[in-house]
Amino acid sequence: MKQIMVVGAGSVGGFFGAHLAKNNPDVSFLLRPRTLEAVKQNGLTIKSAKGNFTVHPPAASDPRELATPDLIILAVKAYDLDEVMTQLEPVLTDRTVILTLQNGIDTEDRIISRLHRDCVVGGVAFIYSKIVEPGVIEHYKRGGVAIGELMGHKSDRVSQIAEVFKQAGISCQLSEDIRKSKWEKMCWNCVFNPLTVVIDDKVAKALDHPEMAGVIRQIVGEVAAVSAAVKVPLAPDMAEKVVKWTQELRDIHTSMYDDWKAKRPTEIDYLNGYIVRVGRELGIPTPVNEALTAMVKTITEKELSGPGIVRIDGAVVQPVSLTRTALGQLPREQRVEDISELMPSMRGRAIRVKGLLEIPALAVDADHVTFHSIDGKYAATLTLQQAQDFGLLLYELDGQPLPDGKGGPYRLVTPGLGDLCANVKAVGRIEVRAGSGKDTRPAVRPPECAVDGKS
Ligand SMILES: NC(=O)C1=CN([C@@H]2O[C@H](COP(=O)(O)OP(=O)(O)OC[C@H]3O[C@@H](n4cnc5c(N)ncnc54)[C@H](OP(=O)(O)O)[C@@H]3O)[C@@H](O)[C@H]2O)C=CC1
Ligand SMILES: CC(C)(CO)C(=O)C(=O)O
Repeated sequence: MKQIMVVGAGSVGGFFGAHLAKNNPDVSFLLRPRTLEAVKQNGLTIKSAKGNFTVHPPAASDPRELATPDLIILAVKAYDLDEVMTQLEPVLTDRTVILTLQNGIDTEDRIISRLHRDCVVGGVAFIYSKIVEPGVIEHYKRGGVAIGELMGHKSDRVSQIAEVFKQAGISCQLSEDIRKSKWEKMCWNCVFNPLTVVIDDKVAKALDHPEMAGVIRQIVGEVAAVSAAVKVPLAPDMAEKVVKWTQELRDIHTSMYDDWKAKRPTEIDYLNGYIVRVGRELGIPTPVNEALTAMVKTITEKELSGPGIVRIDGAVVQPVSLTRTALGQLPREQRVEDISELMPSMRGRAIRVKGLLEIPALAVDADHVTFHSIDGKYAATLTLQQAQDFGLLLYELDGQPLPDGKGGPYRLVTPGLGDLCANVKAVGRIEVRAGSGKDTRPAVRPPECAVDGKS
């Protein structure tokens, strides 16, 4: 195990990797360009109550530029695994060993099913740390690992890895049942990672509320039921154990909370989401984990934006963003199946603006609505009454999105208003206003704007 490649210098890889690299020139880092640049310039710094230090290890964004690794320590998020494995392929040999430090359960099996060989040593990271900026890690709690063969046997490679950690002053337990150790930590992560997001607060707040005790028991109960079904039975008092372990982590948030606040994706699909998926396959109900998965996604996933989205904002209590699918699910009575009945020169399916404006709560003084094109070049402002009485948003033609050439994906049409110039193409934003707004229609309408169909 001479050459060691740490993949990712984030909270976990940065901390353990920097300790390993301190006195070992054979430890290198595979990094993404932003972190690589920072590490090349300023080194990799650990700030900790136990002391600060900086290392300047070899690092690259292409693994072929680094020494061929005997051991790879994978310290990326579970959702980055596939990309990283593709990147690593050119430097993998028959002897490369991969140590996984991810939370969650399936990293090891995902790697084995890609590489089809016994190359993985399982690991659990017991640490709480955070990236404060690329190349700078703050360390708050603990700082050890447990490692072991997935089949539970003793092996030279596990002993060698343990020695590498010990030489670097890092506590490394040899686990005789690393899969069980991972499931035990999974119980903790399935409780507190999502709960810190849902309550937007520290672990202690969830831990201390008397009514949370039952919720914690239910979450752990579901995880343990799935774990037992895949032949990893956990202790019957697993929920009590989880609560006990939490005492020393009372004042922390979790990596999921930190991901949310840093606007990174979360690992929810690999924690509670995984329990839900496997539970479904095995016929085990996991309603609390299912609810947490949905809640965390709803809270953390970025608001929809970009082509295909129409947003209603401005003088509303809460802006809403809608897709074509969402428009199709609005009440049938708001739909006009065939616009040609109202505008013989046009075809397609539309939704009444009146119905759209019933989705957000409008400010009490809202009295105008501005329809903006996606590129911001065109806009028409109607009174709220006109928008409700005449406005239709054309969104589908022959069951497909309205093409760009026809003013899609969303086109305002206003049959009966007597102003074809109001028919803004490629509407991306519907701005509810108190008072009039942007309007690019010619002040004196050309004659061709006058006729717009049946009223
Ligand atoms: N944070 C914690 O305290 C704990 C986390 N864990 C687990 O450890 C695992 C790692 O999490 P954590 O360290 O928190 O995550 P971080 O987000 O802090 O760090 C992950 C790092 O991986 C890097 N990365 C992603 N893709 C690549 C790539 N293709 N090549 C090189 N680097 C890459 C990212 O680089 P960049 O920043 O440049 O994008 C990032 O710095 C997770 O499964 C987590 O659940 C376990 C115990 C505690
Ligand atoms: C429990 C903790 C903080 C560290 O072990 C963790 O695993 C996480 O935040 O995801």
